Amino acid sequence: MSIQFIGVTKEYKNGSNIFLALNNISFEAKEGEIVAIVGPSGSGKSTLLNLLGGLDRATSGEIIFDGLNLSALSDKELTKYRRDKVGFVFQFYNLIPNLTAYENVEVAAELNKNSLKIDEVLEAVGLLDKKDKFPQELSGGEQQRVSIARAIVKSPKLLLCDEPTGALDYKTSKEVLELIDKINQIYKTTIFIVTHNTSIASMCHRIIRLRSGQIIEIKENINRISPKEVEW
Ligand SMILES: Nc1ncnc2c1ncn2[C@@H]1O[C@H](COP(=O)(O)OP(=O)(O)OP(=O)(O)O)[C@@H](O)[C@H]1O
Repeated sequence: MSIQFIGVTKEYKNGSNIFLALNNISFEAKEGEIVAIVGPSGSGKSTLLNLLGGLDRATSGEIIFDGLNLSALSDKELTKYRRDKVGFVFQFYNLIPNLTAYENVEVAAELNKNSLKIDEVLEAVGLLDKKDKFPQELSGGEQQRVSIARAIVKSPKLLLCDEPTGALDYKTSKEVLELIDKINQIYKTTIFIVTHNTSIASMCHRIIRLRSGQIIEIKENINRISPKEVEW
């Protein structure tokens, strides 16, 4: 399995103005990789992630994931792809406030018949002892762990993280990065991380650098370091 973007363009129309958020980008990533998407604000990072996650559609070009051509899927098929194959983690956790940690993960598990056991996933993210706490009773790092548990409980092939440490302090960020690395190792999940922070890219297998909607560098990171060593 691999992920391929072939000549992908995403336009946003605003009246008669057309804005090219992604301009004819092509790349390939392999199954089981952690891929960093880096670049300045407005360079198209989230747009790329949203297209890969089936949250939005490319204007032209093809996105191939696990043998599926996302551009050719019907809306119904694209929804099924998103539900079965993709987990999302965002900067601001997006947990349901009146549900416990366990229940937040359970909601996601119920949507998929191949879900992992909720306790197993909470154990993997180190939160089994806090499973009955509500989001407001948890720290930012713990809330992000719940959101990671919620994303992986359906055993997705692809985990998409948009600025996963953006709201966290240095120490907690490192813990979350270690967790992302552990998930990659245990579940062999392919992971994309969008980040402003170029240091985070140093723990990734592949780095894609965007500027103004174009890829200016793709690098296989042969000197990849462990998240414990990431410094910024
Ligand atoms: N729905 C939309 N309508 C119009 N323009 C959009 C829309 N979504 C994004 N854009 C524009 O597309 C460009 C790329 O946005 P995108 O969110 O992908 O950038 P980014 O690299 O993720 O930025 P940031 O790091 O600030 O989150 C930006 O200039 C943005 O204003």
